[in-house]
Amino acid sequence: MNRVCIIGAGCSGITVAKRLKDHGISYDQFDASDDIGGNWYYNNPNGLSACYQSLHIDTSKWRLAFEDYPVPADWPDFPHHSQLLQYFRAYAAHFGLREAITFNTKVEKAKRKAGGGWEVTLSTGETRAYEALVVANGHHWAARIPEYPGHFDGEQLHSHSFRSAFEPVNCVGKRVLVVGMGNSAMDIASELSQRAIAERLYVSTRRGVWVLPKYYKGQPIDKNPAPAWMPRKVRTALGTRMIKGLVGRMSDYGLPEPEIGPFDAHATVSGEFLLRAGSGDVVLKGSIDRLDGDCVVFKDGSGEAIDVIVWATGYDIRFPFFDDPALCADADNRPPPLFKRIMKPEVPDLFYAGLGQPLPTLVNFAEQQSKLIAAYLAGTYTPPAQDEMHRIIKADEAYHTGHYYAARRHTIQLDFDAYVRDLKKEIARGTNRVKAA
Ligand SMILES: NC(=O)C1=CN([C@@H]2O[C@H](COP(=O)(O)OP(=O)(O)OC[C@H]3O[C@@H](n4cnc5c(N)ncnc54)[C@H](OP(=O)(O)O)[C@@H]3O)[C@@H](O)[C@H]2O)C=CC1
Repeated sequence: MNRVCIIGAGCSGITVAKRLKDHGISYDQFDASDDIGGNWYYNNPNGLSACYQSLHIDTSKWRLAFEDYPVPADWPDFPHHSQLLQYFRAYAAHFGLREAITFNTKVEKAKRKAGGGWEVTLSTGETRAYEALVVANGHHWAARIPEYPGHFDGEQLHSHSFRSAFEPVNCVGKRVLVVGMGNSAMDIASELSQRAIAERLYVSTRRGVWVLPKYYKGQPIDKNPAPAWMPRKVRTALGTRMIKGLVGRMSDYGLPEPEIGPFDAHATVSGEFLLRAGSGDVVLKGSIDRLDGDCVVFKDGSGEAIDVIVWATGYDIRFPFFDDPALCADADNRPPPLFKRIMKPEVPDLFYAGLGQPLPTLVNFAEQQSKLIAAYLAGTYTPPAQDEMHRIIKADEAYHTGHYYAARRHTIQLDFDAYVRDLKKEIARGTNRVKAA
């Protein structure tokens, strides 16, 4: 019997699998889909991918490679989703990961046994036992749509199911309202606001948002970050000055002026949106008050006739295979407190992988975490005592999320470079704990 069960074969699941394989730790991996890729598998038959046809990742190619598998040299700075998918599949092929993945198989239930270890029930009806469980099921698939009083007679969809200006809803000649100002909203509003598409494109936001550029002096803005050793205050001050110098005031483009600094929210990045707004092709609206047939009424009392609403309002974090609420996100979308965003102190055989919004990069986040997971399972790393883990979790969370405004979308923010620097130190400490024991 294999020791470990990995749930998910997206970019987080496959890199954890690779590290376990390197350490000779036996595992099974399950994915509900028919292939590797998770969120980056466009039109994933498991229905969980949020990719739209035009999607290019916001992180530049300089920041998103796995450590031991370079991205193709001929990639553009901001690769298309199809290139990322190809890269993940090539990674899995190169390291021989495919054979251990059971596709078209969902983990329906994962139940911790009284004395430790896991009982995993599959969609095939089979139940298997494992020593440890790695959860890599992603967190951009459970679409969240806010509720407003009234009813809407037009068509509406969440950004998760948006594919293009024509699919699943033909937006040509329509009055479209995009709700939200995160990165989904930026991409979708920029695309639909082209004169050949929507008759009128509105964006509703409940706050002013900084829209950051993708380039600085011809280079992707994330390519040369300030070093991780530099105090956060200094990095933020330098970055803020640069951003304000580059984009000016948001009101210059007809957008509401943010009440916060550019780094006090998850970064909204777009090379197109400000131009679309400045060109008058995007009309900014405030918060929605109510829906009224073919009209959306806003808090300022204005109303607009709308044909299509695109709710780009984000996602809930879900672990549908757990019954135990202590292992799931709470009502405010906060996952359980996790040591290094990986381990719940009271549950030593459970590992969450890729559960973060690491800035500026996402792809190699779980790769970094896999080092701790594999070392722990191989017996060369041990974490500190439970109360110490709780103390560190509090301090870490204050560091990584404390400066963001309170919102459901900010519960898993992470300063990637600082995190990696700290994780390396923790793995070294845990290695010494084992040696000293
Ligand atoms: N090209 C790329 O690489 C892309 C990357 N992404 C990433 O995917 C993740 C998800 O992004 P996204 O889908 O944009 O979701 P986000 O959660 O990042 O953004 C949701 C937006 O909807 C707003 N919102 C939420 N609830 C309401 C409400 N009740 N009324 C009004 N507004 C509301 C939020 O505002 P508020 O802040 O007030 O809560 C926010 O502006 C992010 O990590 C993002 O960076 C997404 C798309 C493209």
